[in-house]
Amino acid sequence: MEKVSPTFETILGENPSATILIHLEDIKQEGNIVFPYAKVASQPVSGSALFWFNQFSDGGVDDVTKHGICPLSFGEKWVAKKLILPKDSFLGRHCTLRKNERHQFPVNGKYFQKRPEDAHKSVRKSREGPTFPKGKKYHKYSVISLNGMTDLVQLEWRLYPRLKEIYHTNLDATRGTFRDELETKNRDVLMYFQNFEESTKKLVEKLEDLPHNDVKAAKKVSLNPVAVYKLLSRFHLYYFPWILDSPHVGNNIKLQIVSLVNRFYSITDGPSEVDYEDAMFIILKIQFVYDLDVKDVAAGLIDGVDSRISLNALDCFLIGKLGTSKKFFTSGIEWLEHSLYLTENTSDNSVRIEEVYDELANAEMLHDKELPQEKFPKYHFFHNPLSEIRNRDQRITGKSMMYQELEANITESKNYDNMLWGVCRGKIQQTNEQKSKLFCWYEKEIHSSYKIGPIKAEFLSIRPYPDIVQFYDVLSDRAMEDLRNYGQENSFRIVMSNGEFDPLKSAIIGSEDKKLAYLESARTVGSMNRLSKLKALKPSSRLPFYYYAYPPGTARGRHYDGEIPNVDKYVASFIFYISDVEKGGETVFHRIGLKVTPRKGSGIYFYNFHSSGKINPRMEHASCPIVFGEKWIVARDFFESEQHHLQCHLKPEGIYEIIVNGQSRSRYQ
Ligand SMILES: O=C(O)CCC(=O)C(=O)O
Ligand SMILES: [Fe+2]
Repeated sequence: MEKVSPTFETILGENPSATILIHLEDIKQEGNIVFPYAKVASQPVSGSALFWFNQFSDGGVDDVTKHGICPLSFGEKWVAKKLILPKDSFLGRHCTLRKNERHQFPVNGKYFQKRPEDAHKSVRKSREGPTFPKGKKYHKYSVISLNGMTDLVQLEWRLYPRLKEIYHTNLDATRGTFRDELETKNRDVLMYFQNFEESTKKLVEKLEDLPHNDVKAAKKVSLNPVAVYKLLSRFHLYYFPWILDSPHVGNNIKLQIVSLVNRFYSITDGPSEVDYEDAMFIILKIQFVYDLDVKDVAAGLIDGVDSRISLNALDCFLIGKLGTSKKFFTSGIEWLEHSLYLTENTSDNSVRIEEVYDELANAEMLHDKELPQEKFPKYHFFHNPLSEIRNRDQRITGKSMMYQELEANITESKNYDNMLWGVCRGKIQQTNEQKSKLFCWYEKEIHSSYKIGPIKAEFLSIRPYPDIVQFYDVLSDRAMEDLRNYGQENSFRIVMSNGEFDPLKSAIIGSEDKKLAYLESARTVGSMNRLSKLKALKPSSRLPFYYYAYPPGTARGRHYDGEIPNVDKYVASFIFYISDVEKGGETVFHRIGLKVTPRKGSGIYFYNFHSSGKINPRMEHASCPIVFGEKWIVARDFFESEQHHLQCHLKPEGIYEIIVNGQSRSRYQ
């Protein structure tokens, strides 16, 4: 008999609802029927039968039913098979099933309860519901929408006390074994309460009196990446299964919960599966980029700031599993190991130990299989196959390697991502000598519409000529509020991703200012022009004015503002910070070791090119991930082709220099 690779059951091109297979022969060792996705095999025992459903309740094919037969070295194997087609409609329970639900087997007439701790597995990837929106729209409760998480926090604050009331009222009205049964059926509701309370008690004053009408309080929670992850995980682990598994016949608590939730919330508003993954990846990304100990992050300490929420073994397990599934082995395995640590050494039993062991073993195997042959594989990988080194201390992650390599020769290093993270982490800085040359002054020749009088300016880098300046307090609070409101009303999602899971090349959101726009911008641009002391630097009418809002965990990868292929060049850039950031989110010019703290009301200005048209490599920049809080910027670039007047003052290889009160500083130094 030929070896058969696993396939789905089909008959005349149709996919049967269920299969009954009877073994007509005893065969030892060989000829097993194997379901590799379900990880089960059945040995042919004469007279025994197998029964399985091939489809979900909505007719979709269940991947887990792919199967095949192991080859026989000699002899024959006989089976009898009955395929049940959808038209046979033998499924009496059909009317009680929701879309995409897996059929269950009754045992002696009873259906098994799902283990609450397995709830994380019950929401399938292809479940009905929102898919991750691409392009210009995002759904209401997207993890990187501007207000989505704040709204979701408020929604949960409204739901929680009502859910508690439903639970206790129903339980108090029930007696004896009925009460026990009700309690057992709703263990997950109790776990939900515990999860919510644990992750909320330190964020609000009183759990009994949640400030659900206080947008500011909810916003604060939504700017905490751990709170956001926990919030999304509760929707994923509890609310979604409750809604999708409905109706809960005979279970008054769930019936009332689902009816209440459906009144306030529609599952199509998100958060989607991708949002949930984003929320996990955000934590992993912050931990990786800032080189934090998983143990600290899980205990609620993020780069010296208290997140006020701890992560349990299941959280660490899921974050680690996501990381390794995206081939981010170094951090992923760290998270899995911490999950194992919690499971083994504490009373935390939120995930089963065998499951963690399995996942770790899988991840290590996959790592070794995928490990590139290069001498210094990228930061996703350890340097050596893990099967060779069991001792964690000897694994040497990309992180530790990076400092060895960079310390060897910072200026010559071509590993710019490493350099960038080194600057975000504060491990790489300008030298003391470079810093000692920096200075600040008051720009006097300014007649900005926003501010009259001298403006404080500071060079952030002088090497050998001044190339980045920060102007302080150039926008009034009122102007910034208007800009933020405008950005907010007109925002859409921009995903800046190259499809890889590079931690610094992923999403931010933003908006493009088109019209109003220009009025607001014109004044700001006017102020930029004066500030740059090139009074005639012309803002382009062809270019929009960009707003970017970065929620926690988002970042911007390395780039030059410079070129739009075949069109033009942005000779200079102005970035205004229109919010402070609680933690993280600095603008980094990694090649010169510079990290700029976003200060509300200030702006930075720099030229991207030399006058010869060559890009100035020192001006490559990025944004570190936001850790806590939110970062808002308004950016504006200037087209080179519209600045003819500049050309005649410059030699072909000249530099565009930022001058101080009308005078060149490099000439006088
Ligand atoms: O957000 C930042 O700090 C940098 C933004 C930036 O580089 C840009 O808008 O081009
Ligand atoms: Fe930029």
